[in-house]
Amino acid sequence: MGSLGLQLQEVTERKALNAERRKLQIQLQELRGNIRILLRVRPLLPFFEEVSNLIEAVLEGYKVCIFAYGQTGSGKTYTMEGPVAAAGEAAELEEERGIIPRAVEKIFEEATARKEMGWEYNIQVSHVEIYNEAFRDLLDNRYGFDKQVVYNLLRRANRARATAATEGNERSSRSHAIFTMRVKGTNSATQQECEGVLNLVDLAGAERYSTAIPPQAAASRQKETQNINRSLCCLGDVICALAGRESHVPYRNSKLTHLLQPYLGGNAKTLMVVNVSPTESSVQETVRSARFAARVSACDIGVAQRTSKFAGSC
Ligand SMILES: Nc1ncnc2c1ncn2[C@@H]1O[C@H](COP(=O)(O)OP(=O)(O)OP(=O)(O)O)[C@@H](O)[C@H]1O
Repeated sequence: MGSLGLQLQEVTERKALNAERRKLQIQLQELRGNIRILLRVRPLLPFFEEVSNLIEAVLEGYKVCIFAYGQTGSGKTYTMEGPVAAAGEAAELEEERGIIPRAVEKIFEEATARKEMGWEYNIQVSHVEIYNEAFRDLLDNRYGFDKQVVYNLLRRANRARATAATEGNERSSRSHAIFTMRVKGTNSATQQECEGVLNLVDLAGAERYSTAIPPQAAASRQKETQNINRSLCCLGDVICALAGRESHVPYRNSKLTHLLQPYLGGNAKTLMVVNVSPTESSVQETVRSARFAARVSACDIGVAQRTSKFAGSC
């Protein structure tokens, strides 16, 4: 047989093999039936465990500050709050809840558990945003709080927050939002008192100026963007000054750093969650965020002290 004949035979055999494979695949599918189930187990995420330990520290009288940092659309609000639930979706989204609702739950759980040891806690909540360098209260009351009330207040605060569509996020937060829980504990049996504070900060996302904004909105959006970028820059300057152990730390250069002064300069436990976007076009911003994170992690701000009236564990 010539080489042409051999090639023809190979092609015929390959075709027959493919036809046989396809026939077996069809038989296998028929054996499996028309409804098939794929079980997908997500990897175990230790994320909230880290946060959980910090939240316990609040009840022991420590100041704790957790930031979400990253470019616009990278998932900061998702990290802090979780997905926005449509009506009837709450149960399905339970697993996806963000740090704020989980933290609220954890604080109330721990406070209840510590009752056995004689502890009573008074919990105060505030939620403010810094929009264009001005404070705005996202809650308009200060009632005595239980968990349900806090959840409702959070929902209301989220709706009140300044948002706009950006190139990276159709519902972009245009402000820094700071959710604070002040937890004051008294133990009548041991005469101990302690006061812890938890700050959960959803920073506005750094963004480059966009030409895609309609002209009527351009001026106000540019002002927002300038204020966001400037205040994030001030946060960077404060971190730099702390890292370099400089004698002057420029806390007063922005409302954000001024407000967070007690939580940045030592005496507090701080966690920064750096969010990055999965898109290739975001690489530059991702590198910038990673550099910022490296600068923050290089800061040695000393050992946090708890606020407690008497020595001994709260
Ligand atoms: N882990 C995630 N899983 C699924 N969707 C996510 C996740 N993180 C973010 N998203 C989605 O990506 C979009 C942008 O997220 P998000 O609003 O949290 O970004 P952001 O960093 O807060 O942005 P901005 O600074 O503009 O406010 C949203 O639609 C959000 O639901």
